[in-house]
Amino acid sequence: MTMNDQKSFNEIPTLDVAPLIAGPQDPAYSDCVRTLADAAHHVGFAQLIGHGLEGRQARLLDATRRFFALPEAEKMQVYIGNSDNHRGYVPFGEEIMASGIPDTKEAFDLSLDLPPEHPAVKAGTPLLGPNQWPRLEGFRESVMDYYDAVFALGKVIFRAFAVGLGQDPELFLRYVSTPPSQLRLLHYPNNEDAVDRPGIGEHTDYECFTLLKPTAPGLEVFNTDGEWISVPYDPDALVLNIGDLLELWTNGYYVATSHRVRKVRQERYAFPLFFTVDYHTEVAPLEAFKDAAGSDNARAVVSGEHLRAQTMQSFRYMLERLQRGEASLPTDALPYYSLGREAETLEPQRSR
Ligand SMILES: O=C(O)CCC(=O)C(=O)O
Ligand SMILES: [Fe+2]
Repeated sequence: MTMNDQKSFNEIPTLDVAPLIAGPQDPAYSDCVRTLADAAHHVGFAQLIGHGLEGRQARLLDATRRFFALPEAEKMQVYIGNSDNHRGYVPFGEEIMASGIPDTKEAFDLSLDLPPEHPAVKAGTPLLGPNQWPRLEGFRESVMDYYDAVFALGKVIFRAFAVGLGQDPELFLRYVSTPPSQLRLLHYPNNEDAVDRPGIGEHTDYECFTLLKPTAPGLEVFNTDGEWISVPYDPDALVLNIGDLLELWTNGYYVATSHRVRKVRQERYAFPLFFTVDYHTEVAPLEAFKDAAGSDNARAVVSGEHLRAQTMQSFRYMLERLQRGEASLPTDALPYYSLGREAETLEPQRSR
């Protein structure tokens, strides 16, 4: 399998995923898988239409607007630093960029809502456990309804990714039982003075892939010619991109493309679901994608440890726990920010 035959790209392909949702018996399934796999290989990004999530997205946006409009003190009641499993409100300035320039955003982070008595939580698996919920009528229902639906779509996409690699369709889904796949509700407020400040600096996503619903333009992608190109805003599209783990798993065949959010004047919301696999999953290049030299096993990571290590180095409350000796970094973690196409060409700039 050759890794270096990526074409240069100047636009992001659009793909109707209805045949993927319908399943392999759909006459268009195979073509759709091919288009998806080509996009993952050459671009690392695609715009997905035909996903059917529009109604849930509208309810999610309404709930999100109401949450961020709450007084700061109320939002801080569900502060992420209160959580043992990284859930809750992320105020401005909480996320620290390697470059030192703060992102202009606040967030609410959640994932699978597992009760303390769930076996994986009882076993102490990091990043798993309950969400924190604000007292806000209908918020939890609208948010979890979207989470469940976008998670289900993620499974459909993950299966298609395996088929597109010529692998067993269930290859990746075998590792999707209670993954710490995070949904973020991001709010970039209206800011007329936002000149020369990033909304989010350049980065790759840490997980397998991301399904993102933005509410306005701003997202830019780093192409093979080293230029930043805009992802045109399509209100009907979910933006898909490959993350670090799927790049590692395919030894770079699917590429984790660097992206950023342009400085924002206009108020903007964005809802990324970072789809990943169960915490203890070992990720290393698949047999069919290994380098001839055979040095790949050295690059194996435990998926959850990679995610946790990257997160721990970018959230203020986590760094404080590290400093106080209440937490420690995973021992086999890769250095902060070492995967993804841009890592070879650009200086690291930020946390996510
Ligand atoms: O706000 C966006 O559109 C993208 C956000 C993003 O790239 C991220 O949170 O990883
Ligand atoms: Fe991202």
